[in-house]
Amino acid sequence: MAWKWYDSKVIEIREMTPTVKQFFLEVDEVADFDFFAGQFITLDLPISEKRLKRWRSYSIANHPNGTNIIELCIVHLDDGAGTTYLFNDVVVGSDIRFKGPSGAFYLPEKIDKDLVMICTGTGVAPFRSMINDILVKQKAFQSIHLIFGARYEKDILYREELENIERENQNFTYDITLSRDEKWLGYKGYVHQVYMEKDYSEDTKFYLCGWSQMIDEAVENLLIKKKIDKKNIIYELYG
Ligand SMILES: Cc1cc2nc3c(=O)[nH]c(=O)nc-3n(C[C@H](O)[C@H](O)[C@H](O)COP(=O)(O)OP(=O)(O)OC[C@H]3O[C@@H](n4cnc5c(N)ncnc54)[C@H](O)[C@@H]3O)c2cc1C
Repeated sequence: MAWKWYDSKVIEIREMTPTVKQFFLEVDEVADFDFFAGQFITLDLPISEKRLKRWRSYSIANHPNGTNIIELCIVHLDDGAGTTYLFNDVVVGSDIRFKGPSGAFYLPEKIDKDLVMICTGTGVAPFRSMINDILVKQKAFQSIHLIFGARYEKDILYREELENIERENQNFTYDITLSRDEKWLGYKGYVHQVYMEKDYSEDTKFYLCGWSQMIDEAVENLLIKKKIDKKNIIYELYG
């Protein structure tokens, strides 16, 4: 899908956790903003005179649904210029210019392999889009194992929705692992131990999304320790 520049208006902002917000953008002059589930858009924020320094990319967290509404799921970084602008200055009614949809981080039309989706924090956004897209289009899939990592229970994103999906779909497994929550009864630690202890079929596709520390370690583990062919490791690097 070819990208282009669009104008949009923020129509809703929801607090998901103390540091993460959902931003809903309504795209001007478009009835149906189409994209592949997993793609991202790039916002042009008024935070610098220099064009390239103003651009911040965000995965589209909703699935393509025939509307002109885009949902983003964004974590605020204390020292981050873009997210501080989004969290402090953007309100319902603000105008946001963006380009997109962009990126090649999406699933093939026919899903004929087991999928493992590994993410931390807002890295869950493209997977939430992909999973809902599969379910809404009633696409056949073999198995999906979603592994979500965060620090504390309060940081879990889209938990209720994903737990419901797990309850209703026996070939979808959802594991949460928390690195700092002493009281958590599930997996404790980073995402890596979760996929490392599982046995997956030989041609399983591993999709990773998040920041470089997690992605670098996961790619190394999958390639070297788990001997996964590199063509089966696909990732979206946030920075
Ligand atoms: C394709 C793509 C999709 C993205 N999708 C999302 C998304 O859906 N949600 C989202 O919240 N972000 C997403 N990001 C990250 C986003 O583009 C910005 O980098 C992020 O919001 C920080 O912008 P900032 O201007 O606040 O920080 P900046 O002023 O740009 O500085 C941030 C600095 O901190 C580093 N950094 C940023 N985030 C983290 C982190 N969590 N942990 C450790 N270091 C970090 C960056 O590498 C950079 O050095 C995506 C990035 C890409 C490339």
